[in-house]
Amino acid sequence: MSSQYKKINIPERKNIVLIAHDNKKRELLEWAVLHAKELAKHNLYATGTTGKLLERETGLEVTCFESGPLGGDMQAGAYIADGKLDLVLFFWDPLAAQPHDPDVRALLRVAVVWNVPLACNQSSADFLITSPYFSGKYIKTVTDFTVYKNRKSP
Ligand SMILES: O=C(CO)COP(=O)(O)O
Repeated sequence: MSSQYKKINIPERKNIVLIAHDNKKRELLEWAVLHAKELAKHNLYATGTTGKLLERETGLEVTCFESGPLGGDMQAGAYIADGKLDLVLFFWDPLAAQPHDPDVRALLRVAVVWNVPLACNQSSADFLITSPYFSGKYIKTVTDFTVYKNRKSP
């Protein structure tokens, strides 16, 4: 691959954020309970309410951001921009309007910018968690934004 890209080493123990909108929380919680043993091998983050429920139902330790509508999605997005999150599990609700829809879209967008694995529903989460990369090392390719950052501004 050309020098427009660079490699980032993702370690075995990953920083994972879990988020679910209200109508999807039960689905994410049941999924997390089922996969608690695997999730325990990683550092877990979550938006406020999702995180509290995850801790209660799985017994796993979770670092909680603010609740989503209060800025939690943006905090997760900032972590991604800083290279502090390796994987996003975000069960968002396609059938309910969210007051913080711009934040949700920003989070999804920045995850794509940094080529962060992103599961937005349970079957995608199943595919990710059963991948050898989930608990193994992975070398990620991201766009090298040096050219963009050094561009001449008009
Ligand atoms: O709204 C959310 C994500 O957009 C989730 O936030 P909570 O986990 O605080 O409910």
